[in-house]
Amino acid sequence: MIGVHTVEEIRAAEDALMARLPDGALMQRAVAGLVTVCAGLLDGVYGARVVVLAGAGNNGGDALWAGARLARRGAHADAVLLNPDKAHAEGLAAFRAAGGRLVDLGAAAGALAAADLVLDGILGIGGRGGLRGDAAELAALLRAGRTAGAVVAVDLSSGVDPDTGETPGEHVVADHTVTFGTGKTALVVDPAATVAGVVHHVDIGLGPYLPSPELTVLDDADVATLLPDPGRESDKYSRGVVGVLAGSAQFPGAAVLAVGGALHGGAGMVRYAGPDAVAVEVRQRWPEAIAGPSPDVVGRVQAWTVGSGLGDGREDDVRAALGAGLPVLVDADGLRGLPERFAGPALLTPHAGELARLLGVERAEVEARRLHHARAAATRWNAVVLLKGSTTVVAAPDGRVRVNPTGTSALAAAGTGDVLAGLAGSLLAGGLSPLDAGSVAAYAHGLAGQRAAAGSGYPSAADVLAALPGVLRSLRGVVGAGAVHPLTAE
Ligand SMILES: NC(=O)C1=CN([C@@H]2O[C@H](COP(=O)(O)OP(=O)(O)OC[C@H]3O[C@@H](n4cnc5c(N)ncnc54)[C@H](OP(=O)(O)O)[C@@H]3O)[C@@H](O)[C@H]2O)[C@@H](O)CC1
Ligand SMILES: [K+]
Repeated sequence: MIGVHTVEEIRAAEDALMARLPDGALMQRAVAGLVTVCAGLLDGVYGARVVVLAGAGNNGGDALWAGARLARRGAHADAVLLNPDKAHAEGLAAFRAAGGRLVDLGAAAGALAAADLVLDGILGIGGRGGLRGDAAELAALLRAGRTAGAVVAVDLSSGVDPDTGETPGEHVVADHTVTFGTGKTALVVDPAATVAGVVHHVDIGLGPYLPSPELTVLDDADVATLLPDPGRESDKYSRGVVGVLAGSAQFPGAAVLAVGGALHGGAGMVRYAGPDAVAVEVRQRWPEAIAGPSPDVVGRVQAWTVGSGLGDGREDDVRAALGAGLPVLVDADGLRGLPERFAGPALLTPHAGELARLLGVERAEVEARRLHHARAAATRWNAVVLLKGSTTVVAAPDGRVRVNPTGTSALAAAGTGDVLAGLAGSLLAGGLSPLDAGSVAAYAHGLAGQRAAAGSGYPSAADVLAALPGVLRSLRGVVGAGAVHPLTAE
């Protein structure tokens, strides 16, 4: 699991750790990690052309120290100082002593064009708002591809907002980011995450001084641990029965895909509620599904998945499913029938357009501030909100957030959301909390998208669905291979 911390938490941890270390030791740890990554990216350090962009703070200090170390190993290092009077004194002295040259802003474009590697040390966690003045011009040059070299952001891309993942103005677009101590929201939440490139974490010893993180990124082992354990003694009821209220004459495929997602998610049984004509299609594809015309009569379930491809005119059914006092997943058309606030466990799965409609804001506004709006909706409806799209964010009303790391553009295809809804509903029925169900479903769904894309390039929702059982088997295997976990008892 990767934990993400706020600037305030990082500063407090740095202060506590620095009090126990000699002056400058922490920066040297950061620089050592930074230099290792840079050296690995270069085709030999000796003779490589490195350009350091250094702002006035410690971020610029990191970059100058790294430039100095690379220069000592034979690199041609140039530095552009954004604020020469306030440049990091020790870093600058080390850079010059190592043979590094200062380049004025007028010559910066030429140096960037010839660079093999550009170190972006303009701003780190002390940055607020987009880049201004000369810094903005340099970032624009990089963004326009005016260097052939790899752009390596120090700690984070200069100009992005560390704590929100927003890009309020001009910013650096990096190929790699070398980040120190812990994760930052800007490295995992879009739009900023996209401009981080490949993220390399450098441990500088902050761990013991950091609080438990509110925002996390799960990995395979976390997901394997969270997946419901079918267990030897389980029967179809103990594995959970999920009700699926989805699909319509216009969108029968949504019902087929949601029921498929639910069956693959480990539910012992799926009860489908919908019109006969759709139920026939569902049962042709999934003979094991039970079908009935409405939530009231289809039989007992442990959780409901409501809304995918439902169309209009099913408001009574939506009310019945949402009012049953069971855990619910609400997707797509179901989102138009939300209660004032949820009293029980609820997971909402809007995309940006749907969330924009719910909150009465523009879609672009949601895209620009994904974390903010997901959190706002979670608080407003007292529900976990899984905001789909680039870097899916799962926000709980208690403030916890999980950001999904497995997303892929391969999932941008009609019907993949229906599969996700069925899968997450199935996990709810299996006993997972909405936060766990949403984040585990997003993770497995993303992996299924990647696996399907590896097979067919542009996978359909049916391809993603077909990849799910293999993905879930592999994930369970992650724990099976370990020593101590209940799943290994199977
Ligand atoms: N603490 C430690 O031991 C360690 C810290 N480490 C490193 O330190 C970094 C944090 O350093 P930091 O706190 O000095 O802040 P930093 O990000 O360099 O920027 C501050 C400067 O930027 C300026 N500025 C602000 N916004 C701006 C804008 N939009 N456009 C233009 N300028 C803007 C602001 O000027 P001001 O607005 O105040 O006049 C100020 O001069 C951290 O990310 C990591 O890399 C590591 O070495 C590990 C050990
Ligand atoms: K930076």
